[in-house]
Amino acid sequence: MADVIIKNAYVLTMNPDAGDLKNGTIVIEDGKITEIGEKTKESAETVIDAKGSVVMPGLVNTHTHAAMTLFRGYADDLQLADWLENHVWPAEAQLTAEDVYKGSLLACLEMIRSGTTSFADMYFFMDETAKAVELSGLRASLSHGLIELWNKEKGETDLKEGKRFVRAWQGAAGGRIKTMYGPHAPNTCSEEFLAKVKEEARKDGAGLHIHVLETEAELLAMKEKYGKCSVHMLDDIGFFGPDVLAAHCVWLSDGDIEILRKRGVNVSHNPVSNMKLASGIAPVHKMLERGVNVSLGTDGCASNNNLDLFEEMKTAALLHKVSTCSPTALPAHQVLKMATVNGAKALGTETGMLKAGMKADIVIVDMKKPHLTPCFDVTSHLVYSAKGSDVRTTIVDGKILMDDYKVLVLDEQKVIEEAQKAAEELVARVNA
Ligand SMILES: CSC[C@H]1O[C@@H](n2cnc3c(O)ncnc32)[C@H](O)[C@@H]1O
Ligand SMILES: [Zn+2]
Repeated sequence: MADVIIKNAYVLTMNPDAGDLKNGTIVIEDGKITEIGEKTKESAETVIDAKGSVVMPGLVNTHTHAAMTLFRGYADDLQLADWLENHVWPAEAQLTAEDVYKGSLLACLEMIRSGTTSFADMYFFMDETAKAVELSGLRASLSHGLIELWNKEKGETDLKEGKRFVRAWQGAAGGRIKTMYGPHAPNTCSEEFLAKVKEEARKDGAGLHIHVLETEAELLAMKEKYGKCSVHMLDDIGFFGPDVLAAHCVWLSDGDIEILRKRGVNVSHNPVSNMKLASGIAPVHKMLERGVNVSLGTDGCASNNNLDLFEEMKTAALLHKVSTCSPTALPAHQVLKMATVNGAKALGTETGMLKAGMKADIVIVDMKKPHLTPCFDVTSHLVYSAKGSDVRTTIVDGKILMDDYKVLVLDEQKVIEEAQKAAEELVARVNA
């Protein structure tokens, strides 16, 4: 007998060989999809009737700082440098491990509720984020953030902790947790340090997660310091490869795009954060046209201010239409692919597509809603009309984390109350 069967579903497989199923069934056994089609096995321990819903791959958030949920709305309407140096970093200096645990749990809850099944994270006290991921049942690629800030000793200490974290958590939570190295950015870490981090990552077989060319200020600072931009500097030290996840990539030249393509770098596009911090518009249509793997991320909740990838998909689609004055830029299917297939490729997980043999990371979206009626085109609705709150069921590794809007893995009220209290106490410490 199967573990879970989802039946009577409109299935958006994201598998180009299969297409959508109008009345599909998905069979899940041992965390994997074992059968998918119009006619399959009928009996399972749990049978989910998905009539009136769309079943799709879980969304993949390829750039966030989960515990920053505690800073939601903390410092709005500022540019990146001012926001980081004068507001966020002073506040983060007061963070405790317990804060990060509570903020990360809140993030996991928000992601489960809005259909995100895996995410890539870079932050501090990462054991706590890993514990939250383990408890919540989500899948994640986690990295301890390394900020050298022209202080070699700090760089060494951060790198040591980064290595300890990589080794301690790689493959934990039944394989749901992967680890990466997280050098913050080319303008906060020196060339020598970045080369060293790359070397350590290579030794450990771990990936690298880094912010790249988020602002024009970074581009100008790099040109002044190195006589070249971040992408050229990173390429010259042999940093790039398919194991690299580069967040933002806003201020790219055509030559930079060619480097990213040639090296197989994975890009995380964060349109809401880039718009809110007024960083600029990433050349996403050009990157996609040239074959760069572009996925979607929210960034942290202090620059977004939520983790809703449905909102991110709509924003991406609209931003690139208006910025190119072309309504055909980033059509709905392409954006959905960024949030699923491309995200899974970036994190190296066997997810992002509903296909036999893939891990069962699946979400069910309730379509019986006023704002989703009528429905002529499911893909259009998921990108332009749906919200994270329309997700009714979330499944990761075959385990049901939320069943018909009820979160099964976390005490929702407790998570919210504890995060609220932690955030209030944290801000009181910052202001003391
Ligand atoms: C080294 S841990 C992560 C570090 O990054 C900060 N951060 C959050 N959002 C951004 C962003 O958009 N650009 C650069 N840095 C960002 C976060 O607050 C942590 O300090
Ligand atoms: Zn970030």
